Amino acid sequence: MTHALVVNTGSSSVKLALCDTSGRRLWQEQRSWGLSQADAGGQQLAELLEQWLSPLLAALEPLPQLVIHRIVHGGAHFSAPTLLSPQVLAELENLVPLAPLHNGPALEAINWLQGQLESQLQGSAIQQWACFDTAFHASLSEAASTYAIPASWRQQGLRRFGFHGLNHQHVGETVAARDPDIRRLISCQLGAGCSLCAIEIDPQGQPRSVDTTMGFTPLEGLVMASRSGSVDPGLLLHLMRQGIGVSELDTALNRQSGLLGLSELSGDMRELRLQAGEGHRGAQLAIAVFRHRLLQGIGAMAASLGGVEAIALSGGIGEHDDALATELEQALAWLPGLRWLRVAADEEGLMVRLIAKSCVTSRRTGQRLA
Ligand SMILES: Nc1ncnc2c1ncn2[C@@H]1O[C@H](COP(=O)(O)OP(=O)(O)O)[C@@H](O)[C@H]1O
Ligand SMILES: CC(=O)OP(=O)(O)O
Ligand SMILES: [Mg+2]
Repeated sequence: MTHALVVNTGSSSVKLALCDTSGRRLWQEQRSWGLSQADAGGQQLAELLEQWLSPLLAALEPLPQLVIHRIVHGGAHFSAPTLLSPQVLAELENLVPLAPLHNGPALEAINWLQGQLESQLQGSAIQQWACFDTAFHASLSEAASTYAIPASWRQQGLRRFGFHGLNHQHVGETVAARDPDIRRLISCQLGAGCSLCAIEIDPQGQPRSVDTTMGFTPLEGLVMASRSGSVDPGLLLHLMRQGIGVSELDTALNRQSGLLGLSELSGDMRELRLQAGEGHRGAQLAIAVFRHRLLQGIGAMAASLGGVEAIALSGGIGEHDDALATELEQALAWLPGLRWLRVAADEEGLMVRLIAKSCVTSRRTGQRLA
């Protein structure tokens, strides 16, 4: 493997990077889409890929034969980087309803790229790989991954998976390299989707997920751009008794809630900060609920770790919202000796390193890679 095209299809942005085997970026670009485009008429992914990626690919010399995709939900089967085959793609198709803002668009990008690259690289083998957001959380204990629901449901595989694992792992590795004394870390991934991860770092600097706020789907936990985060299941029962349909419920909780639903204005924290400053009640409420839930979650993660030495902020809000960082530091001043760090999200770099490691392992076991 010399270099790889990395595709990160998030709920509000698509990030592309051309990386070498160490994960170093040779080139990168990103575009907003989906949720963030909802007010502007909702650009479809197919249209974005056609307008943006087609000319980019045409200009790349040589064209990469290795493409790595971030897949948010790997379900119970996929906990290691996986070469995409028709059989794997069929299995991933079944997971689309469990991550409706992510898995479907990622599969669309995979199919689109397969077609494009095959026509441009006639006869050459193209490999597309998937790395999973769920994989890092495979280390969750039984207590942390189990819902208190009937045995027959648990036997069907209804459990907590956790997401954003690629970035939480990257944050854990980065913090371990920066400060080898940190053993207990809370990683705050605050972008369009938001989640926390309680991370233990071993003496060799390896991070391990101990707890996390997302669960069976990326809807549980914190308030997000357009996702509700956790709500009382009794509230959903109440709505169902009133006759709400599945797809209406899905749309409301995934696309019309969170910062957007609270503010009735926007799911973008930049806009909300601006409008809250001008006295917009909805924007003020959205920020207050977001912050309240975040503090609650940080408390829960600290309890799962039995103490915490550092909190790392990552993702668009985590990296750039200075007001939030200040508010959190003030609100958690009672936690002694806490270190605050900001870590730039880098799912793409981590994915390349994971695949490079897989290449070495596969060569040992006789499999050939690009
Ligand atoms: N300067 C900023 N202040 C506050 N929020 C910001 C700032 N810059 C970006 N954001 C927030 O980050 C969000 C996007 O985060 P990002 O991590 O890039 O998204 P994704 O989850 O799609 O990867 C935006 O919706 C916006 O709310
Ligand atoms: C899992 C998830 O919510 O991802 P993103 O923040 O990229 O939407
Ligand atoms: Mg992201």
